[in-house]
Amino acid sequence: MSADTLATAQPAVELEGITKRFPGVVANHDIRITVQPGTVHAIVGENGAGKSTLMKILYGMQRPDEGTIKVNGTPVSFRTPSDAIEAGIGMVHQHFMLADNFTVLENIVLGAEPKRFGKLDRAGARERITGLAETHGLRVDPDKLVENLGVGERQRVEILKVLYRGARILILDEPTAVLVPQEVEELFQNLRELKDEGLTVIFISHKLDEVLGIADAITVIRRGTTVASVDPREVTARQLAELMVGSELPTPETRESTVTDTVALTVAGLTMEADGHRRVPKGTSVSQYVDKLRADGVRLLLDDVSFEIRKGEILGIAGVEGNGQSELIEAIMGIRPTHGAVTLNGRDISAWSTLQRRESGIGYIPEDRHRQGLLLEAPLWENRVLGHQTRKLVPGKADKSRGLWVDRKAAKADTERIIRDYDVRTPGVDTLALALSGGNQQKLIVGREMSGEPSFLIAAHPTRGVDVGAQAAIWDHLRNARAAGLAVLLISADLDELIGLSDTIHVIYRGRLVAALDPSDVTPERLGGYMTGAIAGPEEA
Ligand SMILES: Nc1ncnc2c1ncn2[C@@H]1O[C@H](COP(=O)(O)OP(=O)(O)OP(=O)(O)O)[C@@H](O)[C@H]1O
Repeated sequence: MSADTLATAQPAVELEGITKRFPGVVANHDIRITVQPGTVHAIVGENGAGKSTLMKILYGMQRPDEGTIKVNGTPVSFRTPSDAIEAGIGMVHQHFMLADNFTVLENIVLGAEPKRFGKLDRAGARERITGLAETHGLRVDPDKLVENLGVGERQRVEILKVLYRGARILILDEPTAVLVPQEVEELFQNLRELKDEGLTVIFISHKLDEVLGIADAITVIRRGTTVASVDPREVTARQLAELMVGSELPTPETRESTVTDTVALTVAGLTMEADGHRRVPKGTSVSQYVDKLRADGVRLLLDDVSFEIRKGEILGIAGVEGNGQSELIEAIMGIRPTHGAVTLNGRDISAWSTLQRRESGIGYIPEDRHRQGLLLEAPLWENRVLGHQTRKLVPGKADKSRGLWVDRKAAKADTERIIRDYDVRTPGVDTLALALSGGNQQKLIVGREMSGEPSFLIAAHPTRGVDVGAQAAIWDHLRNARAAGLAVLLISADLDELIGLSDTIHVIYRGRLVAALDPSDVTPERLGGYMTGAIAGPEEA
């Protein structure tokens, strides 16, 4: 802890009686939290408990209706994030906000450029960045392009960016959601060094084991209000979860294989060039062509990916983000052209449009719920049907409506069913999607994609951002659907989820499947080894 924080010995942040209302919802009610300087303070709670709202208030993105905020003992009233930054508060968002085609240095100084004679003072900036990186043990190369960085490195750039602006209090929103175990360990080491320097870290997480491993203090929020402040040395993950939920959690069921002999999906030789799709010359087979691409050193985003998924099987794909997972989904959904073939229930669908593929019974939980999953400005019931007009609205009864002729009544009724079955916390079906908390948006999408009896489901990070209770519920839904014959391609950054749900796990590394592993005897550390290339494939289960 630094001399100045010791001298004042004031709490870094005090929130007293914070209340924030939205139409139909009290997001925060009389919240009280005291964060000591030089500590890591975790905020945990169910989806929709009010964590993000509270952090937005502390970062000046939203104004509380009631209550006071003190920073280092001084009452503050932030109108914008700039006010919060001025007071020494920085926020690292879950979705990184870096410009890909700029260097690390440029990204860090963007918006806070040191100028010399009207020009960017690169030397000055470099010196400060290197100094900050060294003091806090944050490994980065200032001259690398951000597009060439891994996820962990990008996160370090984000942290440096807020430190560069003078932050002494850092807010981190689910920082470990996208990291592999080795990266989580490195982040935690960075956080320890930050607090040794007297900085204060406030972080939101749904991963309770991690919270217990790193936090000095934990505040539990339930239904908008603070229900407990606990010492991590005195609780277990289960007790913490029960404090969040307010009741006892069910014990998870044991695994039983439901894999059948019937193949639902086959992908064969999927290959995608990084610099744009080319036509295979006449008289050349795809495999000859791909061999030539390799020989010519063309970078491949997907490199000869083949597998099959049978009815009743969940096939998991492990990989650090950016190793071809998105491209694999795009290839299967027909969003982006590829070489190779996709066969669904015995029919070659390689030449089909995305819409045709969806209509033929593919469910798709997308990676990015904002860009691909929801119309934020539309009410929940419209989100149930838009783009899914051909899905059955009432179980067992096909909905023949198309385009404009949406059966509103059926849509609303089915949305109500999803809200019930998936415990979506919302005032009702007419609420706009943007008013739902992140985790509740996710539950709605999962519910929608599982409706209408798909035969094959692509589930990309199906429980990202959802709390432990909702996660267990989504896992149950997936297991039940699998038992009823659903074939699932599961892509997840959560290794416990992959290991817990999958019947087989493939690791994807630089566009290639490098290992096929049996989830019943693989550890997260070993998976992490293949994912980062530390252990070389190929290895068969
Ligand atoms: N802009 C908004 N308009 C209306 N309601 C909102 C708005 N933002 C949040 N809410 C509501 O406030 C409540 C708290 O949401 P918040 O996003 O703070 O929860 P959270 O604890 O961060 O959840 P999650 O873990 O799912 O991200 C929710 O019921 C949500 O629907």
